[in-house]
Amino acid sequence: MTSTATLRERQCTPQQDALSDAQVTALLPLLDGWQRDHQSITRTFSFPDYVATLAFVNAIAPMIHEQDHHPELTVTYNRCVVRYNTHSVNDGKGGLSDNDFICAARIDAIYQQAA
Ligand SMILES: C[C@H](O)[C@H](O)[C@H]1CNC2=NC(N)=NC(=O)C2=N1
Repeated sequence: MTSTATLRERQCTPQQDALSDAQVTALLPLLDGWQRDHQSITRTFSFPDYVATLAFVNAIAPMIHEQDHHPELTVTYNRCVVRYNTHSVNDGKGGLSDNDFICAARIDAIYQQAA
């Protein structure tokens, strides 16, 4: 069984196989504030204002680039909704993979460091 600390130290790798529902259910409690939404996981991060919201986006960008795993980001005045899924699994139809949980845990760590 993996831990939050292990998850955020792992590196994304090419994925073909989606996680099972049981695997997703087991991994989700290791993350802070993330929810499953069909074939994605999402978390809403809140900030005092727009500059702080954009600073968060800039803080997570190098990790996203380094891991080559890119979330959908919805940026509003004082919120950023981060949505992760993996395009390559389920024969290209998309779904959840280890990469989504690795990056979600890494984003949680960056957010905590900045707080
Ligand atoms: C070739 C490259 O690794 C892939 O296209 C990456 C890029 N970023 C990605 N981001 C996300 N969210 N899912 C992917 O499957 C994905 N694949």
